Amino acid sequence: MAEHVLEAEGLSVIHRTPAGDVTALADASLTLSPGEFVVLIGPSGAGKTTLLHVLGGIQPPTTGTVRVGGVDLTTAGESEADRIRRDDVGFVFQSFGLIGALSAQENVELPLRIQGADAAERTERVGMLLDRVGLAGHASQRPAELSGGQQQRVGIARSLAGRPRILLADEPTGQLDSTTAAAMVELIASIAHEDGLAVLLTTHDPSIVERADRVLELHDGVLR
Ligand SMILES: Nc1ncnc2c1ncn2[C@@H]1O[C@H](COP(=O)(O)OP(=O)(O)OP(=O)(O)O)[C@@H](O)[C@H]1O
Repeated sequence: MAEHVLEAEGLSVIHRTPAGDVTALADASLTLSPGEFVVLIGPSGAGKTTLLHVLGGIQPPTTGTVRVGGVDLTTAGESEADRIRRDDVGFVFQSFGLIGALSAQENVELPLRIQGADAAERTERVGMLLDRVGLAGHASQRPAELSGGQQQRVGIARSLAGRPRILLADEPTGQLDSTTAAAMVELIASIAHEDGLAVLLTTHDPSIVERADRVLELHDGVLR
């Protein structure tokens, strides 16, 4: 196995707007290794969400390359890029990104269905994850019937369901009280260390920054 599960080199994102160019990301390079829990900090507008979207293949960079498991996402064919997004990358979106018509259980199950996992495996994995995010008793509720913090925890469970190699989590505890936030970070960090999952997580919470194996800082699109 490659030493790094993710390698990004020279990433920039420039938005051309009527008011002029906006540089969201400027020549950012980083690597993630299996089992690492890395925290990304920086002020609002620094480019954190942009960086996560580019690393996950959701947004193309203006320049630069992203390699996941040695495959360059920026030049891979559609089907190879789809496979990487489906199998290798888990995402926790700031806006949760849950499907409103599906129950909590069905939302968490979705990545496993897309991967073609059998029913017994889906039931076991979804049950374990809902239990570990403290929502075993809410499995049949739809997002609109859950609090913001509960929806966020469904999003965390879903991001881990498909056993990704990389987890990209955009302020995954922003809606949670400090005790629940700490428990969710423990869950993510323990899965990272047990399963060799590489985690890159953005936060404004100093107690989460303390838990990191490594801290990266973004300022005005520049990574340090
Ligand atoms: N489509 C766009 N057009 C123009 N500018 C954009 C666009 N998307 C993002 N930006 C700009 O890019 C910069 C980086 O935004 P980004 O959302 O990545 O920041 P962030 O660090 O995640 O902020 P926050 O902590 O508030 O979520 C900001 O200055 C933002 O205004």
